[in-house]
Amino acid sequence: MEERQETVTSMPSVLNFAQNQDNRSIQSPKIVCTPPTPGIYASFAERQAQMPRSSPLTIVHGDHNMRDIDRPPPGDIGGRVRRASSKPNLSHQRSAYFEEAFSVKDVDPARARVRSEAIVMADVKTNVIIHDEFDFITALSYHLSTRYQRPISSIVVTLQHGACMLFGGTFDPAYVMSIFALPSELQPITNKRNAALIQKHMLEAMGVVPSRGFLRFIPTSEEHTAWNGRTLAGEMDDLSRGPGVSTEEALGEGISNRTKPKKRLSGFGATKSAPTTGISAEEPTRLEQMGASESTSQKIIGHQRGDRLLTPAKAPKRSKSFMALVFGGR
Ligand SMILES: O=C(O)c1cc2cc(O)c(O)cc2[nH]1
Repeated sequence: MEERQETVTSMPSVLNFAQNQDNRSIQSPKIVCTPPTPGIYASFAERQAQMPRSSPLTIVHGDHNMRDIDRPPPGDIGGRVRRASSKPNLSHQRSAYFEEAFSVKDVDPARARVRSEAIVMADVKTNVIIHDEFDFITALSYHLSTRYQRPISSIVVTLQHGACMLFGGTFDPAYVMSIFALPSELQPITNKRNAALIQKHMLEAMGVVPSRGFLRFIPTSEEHTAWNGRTLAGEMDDLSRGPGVSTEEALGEGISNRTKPKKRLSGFGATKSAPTTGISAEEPTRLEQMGASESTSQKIIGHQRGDRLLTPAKAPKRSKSFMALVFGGR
């Protein structure tokens, strides 16, 4: 089957919107996509995408009428009908109540700290080609670190760009983002605020309007997230048990670097992980090899080498290097 490659470099409708309130320039989105080839191999989604738009649109699946679409698809500007509510404040009151009722308040400061440093992960997929992917991913990491009030070493961002994406029936620039975090971080009111702020960030970073972005906030409990061979729940249990007894030891499955009295060493590059991965903590990262800006590469390499907190106010004092300790260097 012949593949048609089409590069869309300007999207007037998008670029009109890609203007920041303070008139800062916004990267013009570039998308590369293979539009559906009309013909017998077209999938259901492809055929659906080619259907002429009339309102209301009736989707016929097999012999059955599935449903009428009585509102515009994501990205359609205008025509969005808001339903008047007879009790405007009820849902707000209800979510505020649930947010309060189910918020996790740790009285134990050690547990509170673990929680405040739990990983927040964002998976981004977009049909836009992002040329400065390091800048983009770094900026998004810092944005999320502010939004979720945790060190940059607790943020994970993955980026898949130049993806073929049909978003609301068009191939115009768009993105989807899934954010995984503890349920306490993803309460309704927090999500409302973060949705607006994260989508504003995405508009500034890649020029895609909020109506062409879809966010999913995915609460992931302590039991369902793990790092370095241990769930967050496991780490919390270890804290409750006190120093010296880790989950693996309690289960009789000691991991070699876990046999000593436990001191919390969270952070992806923490030296505890070196024996398991077999990667030297002093090896240059890809960022260094790619010649990323010094500030960025230092920040990221800093935490690869075991510095947990990168925010200047919290950055721990660097300890003497191994070489300095062995050879008495200053
Ligand atoms: O064992 C730890 O230090 C540990 C496990 C774990 C799991 C998790 O999902 C986190 O976000 C942090 C974390 N630390």
